[in-house]
Amino acid sequence: MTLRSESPVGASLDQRFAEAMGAALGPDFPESIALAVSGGGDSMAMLTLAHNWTHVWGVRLRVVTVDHGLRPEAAAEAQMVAETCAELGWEHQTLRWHWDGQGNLMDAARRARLSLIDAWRGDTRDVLLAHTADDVAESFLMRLARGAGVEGLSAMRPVREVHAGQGTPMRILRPCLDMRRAELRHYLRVLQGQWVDDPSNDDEKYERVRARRLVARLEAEGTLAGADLSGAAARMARASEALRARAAQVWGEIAVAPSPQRLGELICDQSGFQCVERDTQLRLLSSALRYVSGAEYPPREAPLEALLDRLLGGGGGTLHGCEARIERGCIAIFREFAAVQELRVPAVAAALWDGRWRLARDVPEGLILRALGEDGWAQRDRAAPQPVPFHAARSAPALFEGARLVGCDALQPTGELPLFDFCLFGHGGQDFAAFLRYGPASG
Ligand SMILES: Nc1ncnc2c1ncn2[C@@H]1O[C@H](COP(=O)(O)OP(=O)(O)OP(=O)(O)O)[C@@H](O)[C@H]1O
Repeated sequence: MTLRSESPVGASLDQRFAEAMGAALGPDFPESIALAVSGGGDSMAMLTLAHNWTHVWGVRLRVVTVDHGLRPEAAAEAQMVAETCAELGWEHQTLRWHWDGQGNLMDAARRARLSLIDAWRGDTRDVLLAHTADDVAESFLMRLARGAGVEGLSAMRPVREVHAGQGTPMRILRPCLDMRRAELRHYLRVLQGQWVDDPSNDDEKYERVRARRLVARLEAEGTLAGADLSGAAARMARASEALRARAAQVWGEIAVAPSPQRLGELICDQSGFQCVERDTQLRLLSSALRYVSGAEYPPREAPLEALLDRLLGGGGGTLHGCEARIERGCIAIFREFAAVQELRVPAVAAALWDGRWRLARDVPEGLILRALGEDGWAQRDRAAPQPVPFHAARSAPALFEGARLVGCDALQPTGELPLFDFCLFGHGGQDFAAFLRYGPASG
């Protein structure tokens, strides 16, 4: 069954959707793509658009709904999506999540959604989300209110690769990014499609809802067109990309190659860094902090500027779970001890510590993985040369049997087999070019 709309709006949305998919996928269409559909208007419209599009391209749709277990109606909404999929002839799966009460609920729900979908998708690489131009405009206003810079104000990207697990990376596609929410609702109405309005979309306790109302008011007054904000965000994304390219070039010139004992840190030439224009310095510092901490988001602008000023003045400081300081003519950025001090992981095969260090060797049972710390440092072989200074070594991963230090790469002589691999699942590749490729916060 193909759902047809004679409405000019609907027709042009089908065309825009096909163009967005063509641009994202290139010439090689996959056998299947996944769609994250909540049952809300945006994602139900995306489902309909994708359904119509597959009739031309023969791609199989796999639809997933996450029931966060937060609202009693969520099960019925997932059922509505399942029924629509059954009518259209597509596979549908509901995944369930239970909040452990940790962290910010909205943020935890979004992260959980992505990791559940990643675990569910199997060999399907591409996952479609129904973010719209309105979402971009709202995010722009919210970030502006927080004093974000070029990176933070950048629009979400239509294609983003996510290294969330150990399998093939998932690709998030956002084919509705240039569509307005009202257009999508109109499209569904014309086609008599179903959707449910989540009551939290009207709850002003959420910043996004307040931003949405503000955009609507400014649009109604004629002060602003919502598209202007998403256009500005798109221009910021282009500026950010130019800055990234410049930062990558500069990094290639000033980076100091890491010794095997200092993997996971970033070190560059201080005088080379000082000669670079400030925007590039900020971009380099921001990307470096994300690389070293593994943080999903870049640091905020104001503390970033303050840290840069301290570094340029010859001092250092901590930010975003990292410490930056001057070391013999270099700037070193390494993990802040306080950020990893409490992390303890049983040293089983391939155990992951701090989301980035993976145990690379088989070790006897009963050992614990944790930061070297002051007590571990005190157990080093004092006669051996110390390749890593104490301030950086103490946050490095180490193996302990009770209180006894068993091994730590930061204390190993060069040439010895490392105990740990440095991996950046989640947030980029393993080389400096990849860390510079980190996208904007919204990406
Ligand atoms: N519970 C969910 N299950 C599956 N996918 C979801 C879920 N919640 C959100 N998504 C996906 O993530 C996108 C962005 O999420 P967001 O919460 O911003 O949605 P929204 O603006 O309310 O959109 P919608 O109207 O489709 O719910 C959605 O459009 C949808 O593709």
